Amino acid sequence: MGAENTVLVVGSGQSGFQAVASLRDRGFAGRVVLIGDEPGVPYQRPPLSKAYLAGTAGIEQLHLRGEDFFAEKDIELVAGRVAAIDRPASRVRLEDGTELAYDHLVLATGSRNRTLPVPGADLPGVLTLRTRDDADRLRASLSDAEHVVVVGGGFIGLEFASHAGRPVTIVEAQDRLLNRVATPEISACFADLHREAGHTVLLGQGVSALHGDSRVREVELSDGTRLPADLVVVAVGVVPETTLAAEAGLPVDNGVVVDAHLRTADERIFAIGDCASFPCVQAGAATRLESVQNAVDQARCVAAAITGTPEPYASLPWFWTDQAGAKLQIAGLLSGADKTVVAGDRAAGKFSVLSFRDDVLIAVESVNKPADHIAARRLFAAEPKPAYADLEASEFNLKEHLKVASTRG
Ligand SMILES: Cc1cc2nc3c(=O)[nH]c(=O)nc-3n(C[C@H](O)[C@H](O)[C@H](O)COP(=O)(O)OP(=O)(O)OC[C@H]3O[C@@H](n4cnc5c(N)ncnc54)[C@H](O)[C@@H]3O)c2cc1C
Repeated sequence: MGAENTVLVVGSGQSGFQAVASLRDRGFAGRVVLIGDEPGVPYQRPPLSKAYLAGTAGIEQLHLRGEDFFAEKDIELVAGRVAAIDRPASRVRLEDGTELAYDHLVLATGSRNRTLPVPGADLPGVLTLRTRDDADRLRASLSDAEHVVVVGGGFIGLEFASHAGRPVTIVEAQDRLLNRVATPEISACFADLHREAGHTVLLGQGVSALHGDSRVREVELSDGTRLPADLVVVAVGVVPETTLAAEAGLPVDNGVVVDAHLRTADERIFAIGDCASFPCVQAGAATRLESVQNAVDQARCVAAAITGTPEPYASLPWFWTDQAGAKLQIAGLLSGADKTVVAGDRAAGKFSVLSFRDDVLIAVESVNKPADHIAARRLFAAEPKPAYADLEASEFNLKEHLKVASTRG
């Protein structure tokens, strides 16, 4: 089989796995190689901060497929880290010196956790959560820890707090939780829920140092307060894993820069998932998203392009998180929102926040309202996008509006 028939995928996480599976689903008959630097078969990350952390899901529930799947589909799994891309020769080189030729190369290298740029950040007992190994380490540390401090009130930090099985202190530098990803209404709701669950939530407090001896003992906040801590979980966001692309001379700007078909500046190289910065239809700007939906849909888009049916990437972004006993689901993106409406029963903890830009619905955040989330995704899939006045006429009831819209359509 010639190199013209070879697709190499670098990174065997959510998007890399989906790319190779979708290539076979589409009947791609050439050589398919999935190269990953994490041990074992590809696995999914969401349970790491939820059921797997809580001990209610085992390792098998993490696996995206068993080994049989890869053998049946004739997908080669290569264990190792790609060290360099030789674009003129259309080859990659692994750290162990192995070289592999490609016809198409898919970069699915994901992201890595940001570190805390303060003294003491490397003390034993300061941990982070991205991989299965990280989750195993955290589970083991939780059983001995008396004082647990979570630095960062984003999705991962809050999910960790919710599934740690004990009260923790959450320290967030911004003045609200989920600042980057949710409206203030949702932030306030989850701050209440986490406090009711027994956690201490400190807002508007940076961390200036971590103190300890043979291990971490205290977290010093920006106002000088010192919190006792023998386990510190740093969850302050991620940076895209772009080194390979940058060193190969491909444009990088908060992610590997790709076009509407997820191609880099080199037409034989694509980038997908957490590592890719793509022209996002919904945001109207270059965007990088960190979600399973984005990883899966971008992988499918690239498989379609490689098998000769390219379509520009236009999937609706959606996201979910389980925390503090509640399910939050988000459809659409909040960028540029200039008006919000709360619909449903906020006091009973079952409601949605509808966000508008120029009087057009752009995002729906649903708390314990899965029917609203489904309705929102169906509404976003159709044209025209729902207008404020029309939704007002349906009293902001999304299911009702969907019925009216489908009668009209
Ligand atoms: C704890 C946790 C919980 C999450 N929960 C949710 C959730 O509830 N809902 C949701 O939508 N999203 C969630 N996410 C986000 C989601 O998992 C990611 O957006 C998704 O995994 C991105 O897929 P990816 O393929 O781009 O990257 P990844 O899945 O991170 O895979 C990238 C892989 O590439 C490997 N790699 C990198 N460089 C190289 C190299 N040079 N050579 C070989 N291999 C390399 C990495 O080691 C990694 O295995 C969560 C993430 C985490 C960490």
